[in-house]
Amino acid sequence: MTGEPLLRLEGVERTHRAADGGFALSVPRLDVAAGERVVVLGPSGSGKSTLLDLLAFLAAPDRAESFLFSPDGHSHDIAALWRRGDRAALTRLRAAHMGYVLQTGGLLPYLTVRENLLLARRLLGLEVPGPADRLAEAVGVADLLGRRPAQLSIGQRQRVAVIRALAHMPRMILADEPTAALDAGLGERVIDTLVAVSGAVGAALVLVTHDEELACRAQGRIVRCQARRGADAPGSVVAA
Ligand SMILES: Nc1ncnc2c1ncn2[C@@H]1O[C@H](COP(=O)(O)OP(=O)(O)OP(=O)(O)O)[C@@H](O)[C@H]1O
Repeated sequence: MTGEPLLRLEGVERTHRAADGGFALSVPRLDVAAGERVVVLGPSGSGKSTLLDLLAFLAAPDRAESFLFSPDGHSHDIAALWRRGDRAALTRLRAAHMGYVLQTGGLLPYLTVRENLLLARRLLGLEVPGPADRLAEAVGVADLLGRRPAQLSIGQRQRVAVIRALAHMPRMILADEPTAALDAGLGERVIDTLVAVSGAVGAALVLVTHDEELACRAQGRIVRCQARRGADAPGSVVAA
């Protein structure tokens, strides 16, 4: 092992330029330890999705003193990969070690639940089914594996989306407002599922929400996106 946290950001910034001055997100320092639960909290427009895109290597930082990802005993220099424009390496790291739970669920409509669960494993060349059946059992959707997403309730779809993000046993799960489309009761169940299942497989969880109650329920370390003081253009600072 490297002794490094799973993810380390220091002096990382990303700016959205726009005619009205745009927006700048600044991350002075953010570490995510292996298996740790982190909740990113902030109001609408405070930069939560911008932060998640940075953490998922989907968007390039404009500045990064240090940006390291250590999922496999090696420390990968994400800032250097972006500088070199090595998107293939960034995509490989993301596919192998990260699971992403989208607001909308993001299931492919023409595949069965089972095929949706197996897709990431197949794309990575891993043997199937792997833990997919066990995960489906754990969240109560084992009876629904032969159905297509349209034949599920929204809550069932969200539970499938959560375990789909885990079926290739990633080291880190990123979840962007995974309860946005759900009523309060279902939202709580999705959070409970995310916490339980990521805990069971030992994956770190980074959960983004604007909802303080759901943030408390997840019982993670709170990281806030908060407005920068005295700055000339709008922006946020990420503060643990
Ligand atoms: N491509 C872009 N170009 C210009 N500005 C952008 C772009 N994407 C986002 N922004 C701005 O950056 C700021 C942060 O957006 P972001 O989506 O990260 O916030 P958020 O906290 O996730 O919001 P929400 O909770 O509403 O999803 C907003 O002011 C937004 O208008």
